[in-house]
Amino acid sequence: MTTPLSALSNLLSSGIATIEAIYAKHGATFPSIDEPFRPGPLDGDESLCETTDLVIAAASQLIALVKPPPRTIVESGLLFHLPASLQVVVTANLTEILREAGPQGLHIKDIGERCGSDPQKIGRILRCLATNHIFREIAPDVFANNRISSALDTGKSVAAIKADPIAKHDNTSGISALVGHSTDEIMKAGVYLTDNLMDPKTAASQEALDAVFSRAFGRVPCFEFLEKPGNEYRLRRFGAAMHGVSSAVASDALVTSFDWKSLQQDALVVDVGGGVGSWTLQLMKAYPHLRYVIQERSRVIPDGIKFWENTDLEALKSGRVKFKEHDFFEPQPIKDAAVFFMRCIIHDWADGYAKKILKHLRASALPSTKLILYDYLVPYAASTGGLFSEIPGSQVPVAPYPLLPNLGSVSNQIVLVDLQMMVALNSQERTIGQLIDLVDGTGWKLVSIGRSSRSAMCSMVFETVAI
Ligand SMILES: C[S@@+](CC[C@H](N)C(=O)[O-])C[C@H]1O[C@@H](n2cnc3c(N)ncnc32)[C@H](O)[C@@H]1O
Repeated sequence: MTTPLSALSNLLSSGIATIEAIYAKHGATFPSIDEPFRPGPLDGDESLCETTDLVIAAASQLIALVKPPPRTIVESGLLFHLPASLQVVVTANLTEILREAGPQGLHIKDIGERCGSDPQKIGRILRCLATNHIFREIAPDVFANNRISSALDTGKSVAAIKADPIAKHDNTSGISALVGHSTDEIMKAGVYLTDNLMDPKTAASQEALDAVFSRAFGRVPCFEFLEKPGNEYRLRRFGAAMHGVSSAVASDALVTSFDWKSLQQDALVVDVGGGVGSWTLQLMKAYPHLRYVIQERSRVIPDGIKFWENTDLEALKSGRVKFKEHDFFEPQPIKDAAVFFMRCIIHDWADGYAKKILKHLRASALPSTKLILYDYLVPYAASTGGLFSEIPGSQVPVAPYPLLPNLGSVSNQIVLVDLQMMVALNSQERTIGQLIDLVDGTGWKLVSIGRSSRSAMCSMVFETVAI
């Protein structure tokens, strides 16, 4: 039998050959890590995405296999310096400073001067990152952006950022905002994870007020903290980060996993807790024959109206898209919805609260009403052995030997966001088993799951059952 080492090596070589063949077929070359990041025409290629995942899984498993375990575990314990360094990068505008310096890079004494910090210390931070393939040290003490660091670029000039720092992340990809949010308030809270889990008063709590976040920031839930005077920059950055996540995540699992076309002309889709409506916009573009109501808290609605005025004013004017104030912990006023849709809502709430939201929707549902949740579905690191196979879409392709069933680090984004939710809100992303347990007794039944290799998010479709 092939050893794990050579099986991983085979996966790598066949995967790399496939990737190069796909690029060659399109007359393109694989992007250099030294060039700035730009979305490419092949980014959405299904077969490229699938092969890339296998290569990532094989490469990281190979490292886990060959690296001496004491080195792996000791380095893992030190890895918090990476996000701490990234926070410096984002706060000191280092990506933008190096973009303005151009491909010849900048010496640390100039970087220090331009960002207003100590050149030697900034240099050590950049070297740590360059050693991890984020930035390049192109000559001793001279750094430049590379493909990975440039993904943090807001695209704005340093002068413009300094002139209006609070607006730094407005109208950007949101990646820098997301990294800023994760490495600032969430990382600062995350160091209290053990304290929270080992304290009997907080260990099993489902309250946002008892989340790890509260321990760090003085018994205040994350969202309330962000809305406090003095946190205006953080709040605006959080908004930009969430919008960025929406635009970065491929929406095809949402758009294709349910037969939206089968809904009658003018059928009503309710985007519950829809934010400014960025996901309704995706649906609206694909299915303009439907009507949409975005339900939100009152303070979000003016931003939502501004968003639609800039993106699809006609939809607002014609009434095809409407905003309605609604608290999803109160009874649902809309009784004729074809679909209740929620993206990234249920993951904000621990089971007790999530069940309340689901029950209110069920109480106002017609027998034909569908509930669609668009969220991460946490893949088990173990094989499910055919469990849940009666639900279409529940089975993921079997990972080739000797890869982990969830392809290991390919699933990092999901398991890390799951912990992010625990730290911030005492909430969670869910496995299929946890999702089935969650809806038990709410009057909803999971009937199918839509996936796409281009996005880690899934579309989970529920139908009504007798309560
Ligand atoms: C993570 S965001 C998701 C927004 C949107 N669904 C999206 O995917 O872009 C959670 C949203 O829930 C809204 N929200 C929080 N509590 C709410 C409540 N009790 N009733 C209605 N909306 C609420 C927030 O205002 C926020 O816009």
